[in-house]
Amino acid sequence: MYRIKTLNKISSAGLDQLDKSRFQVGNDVENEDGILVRSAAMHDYVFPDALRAIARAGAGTNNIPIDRCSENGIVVFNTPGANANAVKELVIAALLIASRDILGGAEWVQEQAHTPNVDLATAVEKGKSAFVGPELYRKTLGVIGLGAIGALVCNIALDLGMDVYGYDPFLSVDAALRLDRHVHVVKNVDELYKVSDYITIHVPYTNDTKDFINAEAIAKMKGQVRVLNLARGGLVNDDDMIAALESGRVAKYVTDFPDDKIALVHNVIALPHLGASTPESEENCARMAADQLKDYLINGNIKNSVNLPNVHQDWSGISRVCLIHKNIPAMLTKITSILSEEGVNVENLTNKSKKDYAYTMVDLNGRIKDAVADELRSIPGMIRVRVLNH
Ligand SMILES: NC(=O)C1=CN([C@@H]2O[C@H](COP(=O)(O)OP(=O)(O)OC[C@H]3O[C@@H](n4cnc5c(N)ncnc54)[C@H](O)[C@@H]3O)[C@@H](O)[C@H]2O)C=CC1
Ligand SMILES: O=C(O)CCC(=O)C(=O)O
Repeated sequence: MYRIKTLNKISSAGLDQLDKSRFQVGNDVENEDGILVRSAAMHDYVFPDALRAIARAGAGTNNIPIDRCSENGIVVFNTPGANANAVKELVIAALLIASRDILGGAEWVQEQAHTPNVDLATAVEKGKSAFVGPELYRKTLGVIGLGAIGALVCNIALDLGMDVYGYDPFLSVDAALRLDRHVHVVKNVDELYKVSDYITIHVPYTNDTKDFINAEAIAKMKGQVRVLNLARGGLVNDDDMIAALESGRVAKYVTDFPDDKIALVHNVIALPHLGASTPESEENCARMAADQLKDYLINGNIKNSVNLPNVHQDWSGISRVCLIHKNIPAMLTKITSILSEEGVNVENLTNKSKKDYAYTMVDLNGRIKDAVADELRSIPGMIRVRVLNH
């Protein structure tokens, strides 16, 4: 029985993938083999000995201590693209509320309706000019990060009649193919800053992208620019954004990640991390995360991991050894020589690496003794050895 701990509310569409005869799932499970998580902060999480994998039902993994996971042989998965449509749709809403004072206008109507002796129909026609705002049509949108979300945002913005500039120095071939050819892809983000009336950021939050939008970046933008951040709070420097809003350089800032500093600032529209909060995206993410976790625990296959390579191998023996190790020379020789001394035949073998780490899967025509698994564990640079039997 595999034990799976849930650290956030995970859609039943995902949990249903984990059948009760093989998986015990709950938020109170202890010494878990796997974790299903959304945004729960895990940096101080104490890993139990059994923990082999963490599946993030979502895109961003900045809440997970990836380096510590790699050092402990814990595979971290995410669900690329599974919630991208939900975020794209909220970006459309964000563009509109950043432009037209829809929220202010609706609030004002409520106030008028609650005021005694006000003829609402008359008051509306008299008061509406306070909520005027520009159209999106023929304005320029700058999209920073052209991955799953950024590409969808670019394409829908073209449909809205906007001129679209995109920036992504690490643009993958797949992502490039998803982009409409009318998007102007620029090599330098300054080109995008110079022309954009609206800027939206869709990059992961890392040490390299922290404070991506800061005073220096804002100084290169057009005056009265509207900035949207549905990616992570730390991508925008709060103090610099507040200064820019106060000076009027930035007309509106829509953030899905409010904190005490920014939430009440004039011309900030703060949303409660709603980007992926649709039933469709919660289901997509949960299903994908649960499937990936299950396939790893049962078969050792890895798909969509952020710290280890993708490896899929069809079963061809009666026993499978899954080894996570440092990406260093001679590991394969050492592994296969221990196995051949034991007299088992290798039916199939896959070895792939990702940066400093590698994963080897070996299918054998026989079972190995615990002592042999321990010998594999003692190879310098070996991090984790798991033996699965068919
Ligand atoms: N508000 C919400 O509920 C949600 C927020 N997010 C956030 O959005 C981020 C992006 O999500 P996806 O598009 O699904 O991820 P993705 O991995 O498909 O795309 C990210 C893109 O950013 C690019 N990138 C990385 N560093 C960059 C840099 N310095 N400059 C420009 N581009 C850079 C990458 O090359 C990649 O194409 C996530 O990491 C997460 O933080 C994602 C889903 C929901
Ligand atoms: O699970 C959620 O609602 C958050 C989604 C998110 O921020 C992400 O996928 O990066």
